[in-house]
Amino acid sequence: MGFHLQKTLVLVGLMGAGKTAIGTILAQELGVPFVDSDDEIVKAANMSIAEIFERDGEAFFREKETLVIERLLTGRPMVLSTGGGAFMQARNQQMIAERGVAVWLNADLEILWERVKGKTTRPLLMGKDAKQVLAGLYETRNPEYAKALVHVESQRNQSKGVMVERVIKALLENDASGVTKDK
Ligand SMILES: Nc1ncnc2c1ncn2[C@@H]1O[C@H](COP(=O)(O)OP(=O)(O)OP(=O)(O)O)[C@@H](O)[C@H]1O
Ligand SMILES: O=C(O)C1=C[C@@H](O)[C@@H](O)[C@H](O)C1
Ligand SMILES: [Mg+2]
Repeated sequence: MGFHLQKTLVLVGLMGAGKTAIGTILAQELGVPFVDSDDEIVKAANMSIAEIFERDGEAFFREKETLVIERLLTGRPMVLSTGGGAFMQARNQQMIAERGVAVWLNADLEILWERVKGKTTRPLLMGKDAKQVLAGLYETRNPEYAKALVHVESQRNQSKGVMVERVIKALLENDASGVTKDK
């Protein structure tokens, strides 16, 4: 069964929400390319995100992130997974709303923590109080993510495949998503 996308689907949400993991499968199911803005920055800089934060600082990373998202939104429709902080910037939100469709992958704090704890790839969660930091981001960022057009919440013990099916269902149910199923 084929699908048609009018605009790029931009996955937003906190670290561990599944933007990369779900986005990869979603793109395969929809038959469009998948790009992850974090990966694009890493490739261009030839450094890990942790190294970029360490050497050049978060503000530098955010500038690159905006440029990558801007570039990718001008191409043909795809699934674009963003870094967890990308949707916090008004400029990025505006660009995404104008040229793409924002999809918020949400999950409760405990699920997110289970997925990200012990990993060393996310510089914002590298301190001893990582769970408190994540809880703080959960409080401050959720009102911003909630501005996305489409919302899908992860359920505990649900496979990635089922989550992808739920995302597709939510997109098809929302005419403004620009996603349709071929007849
Ligand atoms: N629905 C799901 N069911 C089971 N595991 C999941 C699900 N979604 C994500 N995961 C797992 O959780 C981990 C974190 O997910 P992922 O890296 O996709 O998050 P992210 O939203 O891209 O985070 P970041 O903002 O840091 O890039 C991965 O190991 C992934 O396989
Ligand atoms: O939530 C965030 O601010 C971040 C999430 C990751 O995807 C990376 O973009 C980086 O680690 C920052
Ligand atoms: Mg990711």
